[in-house]
Amino acid sequence: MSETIRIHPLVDQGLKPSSAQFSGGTLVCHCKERPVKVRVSGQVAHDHACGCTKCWKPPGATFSLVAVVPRDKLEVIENGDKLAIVDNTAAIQRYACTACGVHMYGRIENKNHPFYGLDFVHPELFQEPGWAPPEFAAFVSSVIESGYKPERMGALRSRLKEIGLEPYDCLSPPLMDAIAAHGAKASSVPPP
Ligand SMILES: N[C@@H](CCC(=O)N[C@@H](CSCO)C(=O)NCC(=O)O)C(=O)O
Ligand SMILES: [Zn+2]
Ligand SMILES: [Zn+2]
Repeated sequence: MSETIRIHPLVDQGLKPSSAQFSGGTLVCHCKERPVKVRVSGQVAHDHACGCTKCWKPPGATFSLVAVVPRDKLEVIENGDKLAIVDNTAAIQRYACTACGVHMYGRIENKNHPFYGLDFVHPELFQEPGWAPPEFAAFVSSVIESGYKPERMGALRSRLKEIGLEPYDCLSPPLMDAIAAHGAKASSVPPP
């Protein structure tokens, strides 16, 4: 019998469409007492399933769900004293709840980074429905770094496609193009 392929509990039954009425909400960590709350005022962008080792995922998930919001649209509103940076050498400084381990947001402090100005969030933490669903799967090959068997990658990629998440081993082509364009601008490469 073939094994069930689990991507993430919120996409395994299919993608939920976004709501035109969604205008932001509150991200809440998993603590029963004094949960950390983060207010996001607006819809998320570039939501994706990420297979990298650094993004937070719930138990049993192979991928995280991660999206971006402008940093000025994000505010810690409750129990921010529980937050600590997971790795301050990483490009994305992820603020995790020190009690439950959930990552509440990731911030880029390097002004030269192509995504400076955007914060990374896990939309499944919204207490409200209607957030934009993931659009593609990123860093798919990276799941092997977390112990996923290389021989299962064909089936994993097929399942991602079946759900509607095109698999990429880095980010999607439009985002990779944006990163490259930022790099070209920074080094002032003249167009050919
Ligand atoms: N193979 C590595 C890849 C890690 C990685 O580069 N992750 C990306 C995507 S995170 C959300 O899209 C990244 O930009 N990381 C920067 C950072 O984490 O600071 C692995 O799996 O660890
Ligand atoms: Zn918590
Ligand atoms: Zn990631």
